[in-house]
Amino acid sequence: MTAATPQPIAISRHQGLDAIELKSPDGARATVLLHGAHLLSWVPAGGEEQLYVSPKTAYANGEAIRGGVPVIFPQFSTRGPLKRHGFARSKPWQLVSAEQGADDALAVLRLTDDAASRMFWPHAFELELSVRISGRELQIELACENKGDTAFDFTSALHTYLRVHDLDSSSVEGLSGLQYEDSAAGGELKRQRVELLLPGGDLDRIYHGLKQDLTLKEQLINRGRQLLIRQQGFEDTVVWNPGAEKCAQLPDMPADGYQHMLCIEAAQIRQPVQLAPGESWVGMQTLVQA
Ligand SMILES: O=P(O)(O)OC[C@H]1O[C@@H](O)[C@H](O)[C@@H](O)[C@@H]1O
Repeated sequence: MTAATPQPIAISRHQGLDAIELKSPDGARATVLLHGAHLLSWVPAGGEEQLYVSPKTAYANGEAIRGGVPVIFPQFSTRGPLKRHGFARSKPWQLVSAEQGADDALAVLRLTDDAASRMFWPHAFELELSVRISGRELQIELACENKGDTAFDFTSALHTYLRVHDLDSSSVEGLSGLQYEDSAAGGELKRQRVELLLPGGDLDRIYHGLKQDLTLKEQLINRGRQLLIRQQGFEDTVVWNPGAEKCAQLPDMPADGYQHMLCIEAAQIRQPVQLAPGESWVGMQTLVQA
């Protein structure tokens, strides 16, 4: 067998659920659950954990996980008749493939409609989530194909919970000049005037038309941290942190959990994706530890 032959990765168990433990030859690691195609952990080569997962989250079929990267489909938030953030994040997905390559590791998972999904959302669809890690980079790709004979539309997000050591020493660069919908202020439309977003308090914004990569920066006592965030296919970016008061009301978050996370979500919300029969859509979020 040559070094270039991809090595299959078997399903293991994590928190009582089926999981894929990705490891690339350079030492990068990630854990993906079949439940929700949920990316739970990403450790870049030579780095530390980049995702936040609440120590109080449930790990159970039918329930959403608080942290990691929930896949939001076919409805973002309460913008439609379905339960909040749709059903994809709380359903079991199928494993298509998982393997370690010569310089990366890749898992592909699939969700298709079934009798239960058609009761709420009467459409034939195929969703595929691909998670690829290599060195200091993570790529998450979500693809949707209309497998039916009528058109449908959907909203979606990769609801990435980034881990921060301390929210108060974090900032986000790259949003300057963009218009955003301030969901924490009843959906009022505003414009980002300042260069750096200093997340603090109750923050729930949908930015539109990102023009450059974002950088999450953290000034720690003895070093700085930078994480580059790129999106393709998705036209919106959600920045969310519940702040102290709302966090205290979330039963699956510790009271101080908001200080250790910031969601930066690659999303498609304002303009739902419309797919005619046979059409496909692809969106991607890439994270690179600088
Ligand atoms: O508690 P949930 O359903 O996981 O949602 C968390 C948050 O998700 C964000 O994407 C929304 O903008 C917030 O409004 C919402 O509160």
